[in-house]
Amino acid sequence: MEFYSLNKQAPPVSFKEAVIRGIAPDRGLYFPESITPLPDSFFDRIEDLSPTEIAFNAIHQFVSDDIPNEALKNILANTLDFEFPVVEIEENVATLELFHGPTMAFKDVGARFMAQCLGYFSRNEDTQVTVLVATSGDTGGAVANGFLGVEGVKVVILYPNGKVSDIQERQLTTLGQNITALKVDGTFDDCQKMVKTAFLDDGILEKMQLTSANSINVARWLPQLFYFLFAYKQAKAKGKEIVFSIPSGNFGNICAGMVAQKLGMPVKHFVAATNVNDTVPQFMRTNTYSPKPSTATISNAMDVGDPSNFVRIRHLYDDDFEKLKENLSSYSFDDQQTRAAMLKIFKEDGYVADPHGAVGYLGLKTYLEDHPDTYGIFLETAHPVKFLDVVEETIGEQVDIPPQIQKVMDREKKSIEIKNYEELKKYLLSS
Ligand SMILES: N[C@@H](CCOP(=O)(O)O)C(=O)O
Repeated sequence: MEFYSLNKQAPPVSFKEAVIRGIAPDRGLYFPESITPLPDSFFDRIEDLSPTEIAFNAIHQFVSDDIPNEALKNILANTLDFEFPVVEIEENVATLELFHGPTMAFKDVGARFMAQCLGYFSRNEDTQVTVLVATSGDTGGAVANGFLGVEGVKVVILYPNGKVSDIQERQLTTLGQNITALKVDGTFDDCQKMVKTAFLDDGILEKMQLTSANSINVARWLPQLFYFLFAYKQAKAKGKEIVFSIPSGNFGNICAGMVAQKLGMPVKHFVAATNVNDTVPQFMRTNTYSPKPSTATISNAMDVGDPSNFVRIRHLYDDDFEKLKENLSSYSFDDQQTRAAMLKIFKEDGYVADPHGAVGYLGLKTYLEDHPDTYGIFLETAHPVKFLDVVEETIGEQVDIPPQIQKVMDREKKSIEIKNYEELKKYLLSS
């Protein structure tokens, strides 16, 4: 399997090279040359398969022979050693909980998978890889955790000062070892732009091997399709058509769900639910893609004004917007609506949703108004404890702190402040 650049100005590469490069030399995102549907028998007997078996069947065609089958199965077993339950909270409304991993966010899946792939590729080599990553909240912690102590890999995380939650900041600034956090005077989009600029900077590239652990990297992006299959396995017995509502920021998660659909998973429709950073809902209304500076919200991991992966979604639909609209609806909600939804879900359903999950819930309910005969699943992308102040203040109850989070509460936060790209470059070249 080869991966080509969506900018079409760079040569195709293997899975291994796409993972090591992160982004193509022409600044395009890598995309698989083909997506071959899995046989019907896979979906007919999916309930008999373990998470590792499901994931292996799904990812094998993309990894090809770059990682031998047994090693790939080991990587998958280590990646997926926690639960992905679908919890029904109302009739025909369920949530897929993606927060049972070490950093309590969906990013754990992609980060752990990618860290192990990179570890495998660099196992016999002396060269050092620098993983550069931008975060609006959850990616940073998951990448720090997934890559901690991986031989030959140094991780540099850029995050926007004052725009991530306290627990998110602790998760990405307290681990030390091969992980460094850079606190950026700006927004997530500024961080993402700096990362992408570094990938084109010959002055940096001639000194170090850089890669990205954002969902622009295929090894971070593609494994996110696994849990859509796990959800399908659990909801299949309902005998209804399934709609997924995905709280969306950088749009890698929903795009991975669409790859699962291309693999043959039956899905009636996708909903991309955003906060007021509504570049995609606006695009769906106007057919015009106008990125804008991001606005800070209580669902901060989705504070993205120029989502990297939307280009992959457009490509999946050959830029045919009418075809895309048949499969995707997109709605945006402000903080007031988000808080009202959190309170309603708590009072009426007895369920504590985090702000991102609440946005997903709102998107789902909007779609279900006109499509009541479907089974709706919204993704709970992170545990409510990661947004402790907002959640406790909104529902008026205390949230217990799980052991994974307790671990980082007393550690000292350490980060380096940077203001612009020049300071990032200076740091990279001096470290
Ligand atoms: N929501 C993200 C932003 C980066 O997204 P990614 O999936 O491309 O890493 C975050 O929490 O950092």
